[in-house]
Amino acid sequence: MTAVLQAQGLSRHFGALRAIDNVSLSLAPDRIHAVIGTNGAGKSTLIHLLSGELPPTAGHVRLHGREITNWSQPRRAQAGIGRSYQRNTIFLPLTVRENCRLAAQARTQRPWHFWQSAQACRASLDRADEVMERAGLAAVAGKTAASLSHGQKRQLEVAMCLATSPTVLLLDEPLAGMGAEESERMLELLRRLRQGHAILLVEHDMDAVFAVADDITVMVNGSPIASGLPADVRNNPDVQEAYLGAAH
Ligand SMILES: Nc1ncnc2c1ncn2[C@@H]1O[C@H](COP(=O)(O)OP(=O)(O)OP(=O)(O)O)[C@@H](O)[C@H]1O
Repeated sequence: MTAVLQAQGLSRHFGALRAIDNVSLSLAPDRIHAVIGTNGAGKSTLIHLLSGELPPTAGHVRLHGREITNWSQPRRAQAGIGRSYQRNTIFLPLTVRENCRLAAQARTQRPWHFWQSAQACRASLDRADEVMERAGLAAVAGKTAASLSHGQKRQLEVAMCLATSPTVLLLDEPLAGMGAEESERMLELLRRLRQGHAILLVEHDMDAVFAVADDITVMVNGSPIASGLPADVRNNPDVQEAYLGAAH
């Protein structure tokens, strides 16, 4: 299967620390590839390298086979690589719809010209409505982001990411801090988003990962120790010792 996004021999060193060391992985269409690992394993750094927020020390990133290793983060976003953050990036005083509309506008080449074109504005609003519906936020469209629950804020972050019409979604711990009900809602959203996207999911919640992932890579100290289908990863002795064993 053709990879949508591919990392090959990717490394990122901070001085003597090899935060990411020779990592190769692929994101395929309509699949969720989860990356798990203990604290400091390099998961967030990997996302930064794929989204273009950090340059690699070595290795390549390709989008639909095209070399994009030297592309900036905005250029990658324009090309369809969307990401959500561990921290909140939403504008709290604005409504859910306004947040989504701003995110949709950010995808256009000259967002500061949007007011000159009623059509562009209409398109952003339509896109906002579409992603709110998709993310299960239509009922709270007119509420300020500040008034949302923690889980709804995380849903809004995913909706804002979707508003940029990405083909790749890089999701950094979308379930962090959620209760059981909120987690289940987010998992449902992730299952719906699988269709039409290539998804990288960094997540600490192992039950959630095994509930939604099609492929799993396990990282330890910057390097993958196992990668494959969930059942194979679960039964891998190295994984059980290095990660699952430690968690249970
Ligand atoms: N800008 C930086 N400068 C120096 N060291 C860094 C930098 N960013 C990350 N590191 C180090 O790189 C290693 C990997 O960090 P990273 O945040 O990618 O891990 P992680 O797997 O996402 O951890 P967590 O699960 O705790 O979020 C850690 O040892 C971290 O301290």
